[in-house]
Amino acid sequence: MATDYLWIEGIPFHWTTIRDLRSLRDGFLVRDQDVITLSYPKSGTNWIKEITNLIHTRGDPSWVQSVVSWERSPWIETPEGLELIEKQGDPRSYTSHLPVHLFPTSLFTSKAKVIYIMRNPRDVIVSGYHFHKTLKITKNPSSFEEYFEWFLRGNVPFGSWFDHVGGWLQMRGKENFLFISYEELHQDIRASVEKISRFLGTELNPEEMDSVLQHVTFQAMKDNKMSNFSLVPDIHIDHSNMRFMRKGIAGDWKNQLTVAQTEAFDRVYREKMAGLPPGLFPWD
Ligand SMILES: Nc1ncnc2c1ncn2[C@@H]1O[C@H](COP(=O)(O)O)[C@@H](OP(=O)(O)O)[C@H]1O
Ligand SMILES: CCc1ccc(OS(=O)(=O)O)cc1
Repeated sequence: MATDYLWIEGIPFHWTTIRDLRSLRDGFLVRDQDVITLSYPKSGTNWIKEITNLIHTRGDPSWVQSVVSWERSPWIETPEGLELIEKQGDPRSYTSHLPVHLFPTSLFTSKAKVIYIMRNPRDVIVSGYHFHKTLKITKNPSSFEEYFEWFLRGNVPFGSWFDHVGGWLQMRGKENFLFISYEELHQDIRASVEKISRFLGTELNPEEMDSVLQHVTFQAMKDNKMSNFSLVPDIHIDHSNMRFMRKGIAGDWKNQLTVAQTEAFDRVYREKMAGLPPGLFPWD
């Protein structure tokens, strides 16, 4: 198991992260045709990747069933991911958990399409705890209580949820950014896929739409070894202890957080999110 994070500019990262994030930020050229999935970890990133990949193939599942998800939409912040992105033809598809101030600055003058997925941070904590305790590429929490404290202090991979979401939300209103929530996907997956495909400029016919919907259910992704993380190399994850497609529900935090933790979380949440307008999040 790894013993500590890789710290860059005061933010903890997995040790698979590119050491020189500043060169990535200043040197990587985002193209207008790029489709980028952005998120804070455990927010439904892989769900969005599956949806955008299936929209790209107009519902044909052969790509998502034959290529692992991290090669279909690689992580820009890992050396292996970056290498794959640089070999992709247009339109490129990639993913990132980077906070806004570390993302390649060329994005902000490009027309690249960005989908930022958000999730109730209480559920992000629970999902993150179960995932991060199995990761060999980061510091592992010894208990939920410990992970909860780390999360509130931003001492988890990719830093503070509050800074990440607050930072990227500054881009709201830009026509090449779509902000969507895990809860919205749950509430109405058909309307969500329609919204995403419209945003990407791909009109799907009813059969294509039905096929996308069929392959992005929790069960379909859980059964797809290209999407369920079972093929992540053993050096990254303790597979004996890991279920990436764990529960896939909204509101699991109610089964895990104590009353005291809920109150402590709410105090920090109110303080950190005070500057944002009401009504932005479905969980409020
Ligand atoms: N098709 C789907 N439907 C519902 N939840 C999904 C999903 N695909 C992935 N997830 C959930 O998204 C979370 C992982 O997020 P990310 O992709 O950002 O790492 C996990 O949450 P849980 O741990 O709560 O089950 C996982 O189960
Ligand atoms: C592909 C290996 C992988 C991907 C994502 C991981 O974690 S996180 O989403 O960045 O928290 C870990 C391993």
